Amino acid sequence: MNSNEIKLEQNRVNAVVKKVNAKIEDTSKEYEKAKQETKNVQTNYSNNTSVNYFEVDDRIETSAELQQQRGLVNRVVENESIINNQLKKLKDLADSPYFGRIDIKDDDEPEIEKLYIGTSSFVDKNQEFLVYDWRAPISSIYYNGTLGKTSYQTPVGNQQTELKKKRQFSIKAGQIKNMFDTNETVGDEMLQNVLGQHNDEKMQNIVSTIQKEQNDIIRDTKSDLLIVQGAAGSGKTSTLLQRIAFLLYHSRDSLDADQIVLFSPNRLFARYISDVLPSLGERNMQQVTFSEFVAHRLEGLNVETIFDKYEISSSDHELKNDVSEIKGSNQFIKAIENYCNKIDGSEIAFNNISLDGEIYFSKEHIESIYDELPKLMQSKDKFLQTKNTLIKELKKIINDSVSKPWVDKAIDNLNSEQYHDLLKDYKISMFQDEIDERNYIAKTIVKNKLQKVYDAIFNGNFFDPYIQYMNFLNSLDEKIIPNKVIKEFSQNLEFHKISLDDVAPLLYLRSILTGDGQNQKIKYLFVDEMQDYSIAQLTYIKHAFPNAKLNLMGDSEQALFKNVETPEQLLQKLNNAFPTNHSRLIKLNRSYRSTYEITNFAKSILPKNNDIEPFNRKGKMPKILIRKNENQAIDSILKEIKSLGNKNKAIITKNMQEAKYLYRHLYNTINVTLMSDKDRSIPEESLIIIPVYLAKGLEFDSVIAWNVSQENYSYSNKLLGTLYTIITRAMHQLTLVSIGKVSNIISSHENKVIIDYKI
Ligand SMILES: Nc1ncnc2c1ncn2[C@@H]1O[C@H](COP(=O)(O)OP(=O)(O)OP(=O)(O)O)[C@@H](O)[C@H]1O
Repeated sequence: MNSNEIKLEQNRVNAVVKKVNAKIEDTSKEYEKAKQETKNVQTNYSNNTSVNYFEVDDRIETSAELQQQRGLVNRVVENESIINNQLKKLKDLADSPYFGRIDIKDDDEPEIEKLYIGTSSFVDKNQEFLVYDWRAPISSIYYNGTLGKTSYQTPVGNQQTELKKKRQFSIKAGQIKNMFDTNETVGDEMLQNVLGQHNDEKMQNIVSTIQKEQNDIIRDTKSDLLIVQGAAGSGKTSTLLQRIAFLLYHSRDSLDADQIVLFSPNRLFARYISDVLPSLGERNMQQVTFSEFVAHRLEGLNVETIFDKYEISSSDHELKNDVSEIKGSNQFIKAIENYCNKIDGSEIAFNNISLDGEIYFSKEHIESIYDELPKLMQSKDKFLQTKNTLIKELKKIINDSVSKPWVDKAIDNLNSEQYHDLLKDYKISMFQDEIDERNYIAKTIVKNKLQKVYDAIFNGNFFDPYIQYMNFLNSLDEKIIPNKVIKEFSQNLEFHKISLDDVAPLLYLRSILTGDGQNQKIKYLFVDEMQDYSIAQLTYIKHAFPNAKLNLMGDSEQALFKNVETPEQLLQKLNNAFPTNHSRLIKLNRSYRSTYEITNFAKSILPKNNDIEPFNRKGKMPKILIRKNENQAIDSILKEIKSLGNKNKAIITKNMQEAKYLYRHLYNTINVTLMSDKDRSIPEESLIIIPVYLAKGLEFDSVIAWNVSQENYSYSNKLLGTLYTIITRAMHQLTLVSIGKVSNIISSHENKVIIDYKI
């Protein structure tokens, strides 16, 4: 690039930054004003809340006024946060106003137009776009188009144009550090720069280097079901987050961050990705782990977590997964649907509704209400109608009880304070006469007593989903679900426990029958690491958010403690389970996280014919340290760690048991932290020890894989995904330690590693 061209571009950067800085100044003043206004309104609000609360009669007025005040507080706080966000965006722009330029010429325009693309748009006082947001329709040319004729989607259809030039910039603190023209979608040179850097402990946005196939995923607005199968480190999570930012921009008026839910593998991961959307000026979506999601719906039960399950699976030498596989399968889900469609009232596990030993509604009575409803009505509608009828009947019971002697007695025993409390917001003057007043008090007493009965009806406690699920299991062929499995379920329940395998089928059954637990508001549902979910779990999640478009991202080859499927097998299974009109499947084969050497080694341990393409970033060869016993292995790890410096590094183990063992042997000698599923963040500047299931989705500058021996990783196919996941967490350096003979998953690929053999 000639120096004159660089000078011209730098001049433009200077001019834009100047205008951005001027806008920052104006916006800062606006922000100060907004802050002051919030303060004033809040002071006013707190002064007002302290008045009138002792005068019972004034309560109603006070609460209406308070609501109005609260609304005002919310509005000024929101206004302040909008301006604060604008300010943040502007500050980012002042540092680095854009990363790309496209020169385009439309057929009907005589002039070539130069457009600059950045993380958000910037318009000057004359309404001229000095920077276009990366998500604007026209910006897609930057990511998709090669020079020549091209097109882009606009709200009114496809627009043709000609791409004359594509230029990439790296700008920091208002200075162009690097710039070049390219015909590639987004040139590798830029990527080399970004990927060669060290891990920041938090995921970064990738707007300036989004690749073409990633861009297809990000900008998809048509699919109801979008499945992304991508190699380790191919940018699934990054793309997912950019996609959310895109959707929020694209549907600004109709989509809110709270209408998007992401199922993430664990809390560490949730924190790890939490900076990406705010860095693009967007609010984070809701995040939840599957365990949290179901535990919330099964309150009172101790739900087995995925981590409990991994711990058992990783040390279980038989790995008896058969029942687990059945309960997670599409066939099992179909069996539940059939069962629910067929059963009538007499087969539904109704419960009596009782209080203090007295039955208010017997299960026979509830069954008769249910059975009287039209045969063709869906079960969930029958449940709703039954609930409504029971509530009506309860109201009648309340009315009839008002004149019962026990109520008279209760009124007589009230002291004046209790009496006043029962009156609540009512004023004595509101009653016609004393009888009216007494009736009101009597009704309140009865209502209070029967509140628990009302709650039981409202919460659907007249139905026992556990018995129903057990009945369903019993209805299946003993060869599919042996009796001992049902017994185990029942015994677990006695101890208030439920295994993870039963959770999704049970909740699904409960929801089909009763209509409970569906959230209609959510519009987009994202599941990261989809390979760790059974079809039953995914079906239940989809069912729980009936109006959401489903986005599944994962890698069949990173399956933990179970057989690795080929991407085709996994995709086939998903397609069978979720037939939709607008489904789309995209594969990401290019892997960006690790050096060429690490990716090549990781690729070699997978079944042949995998499509993984290592990104050509050179680094050190991975190393295997083969040692005679654990003491020698630990000594070698200590030496290795010293050579790795202070950067972000992790020892990854198969399970928590191994992680604890290592921690006990290291914590006296070096600064090391043992990570558990309770942790929310990774400490900076410390070596961590982490079991593989908590390292899902994370990445480290250097990884040490603990004990990859044949003894520890002998059930090759079932532990292949586990080992592959560990290896692919490393960005720059990978060391494997083996006590004794190396696992045969690795040993036939020893030409891809340096072997350090000390036996
Ligand atoms: N287009 C891109 N430009 C720059 N960096 C990228 C790009 N795509 C991915 N990366 C980087 O590659 C690394 C891996 O990305 P990410 O974690 O999204 O991959 P993944 O497919 O979800 O990985 P895994 O399944 O192994 O957890 C990250 O450091 C990310 O920033």
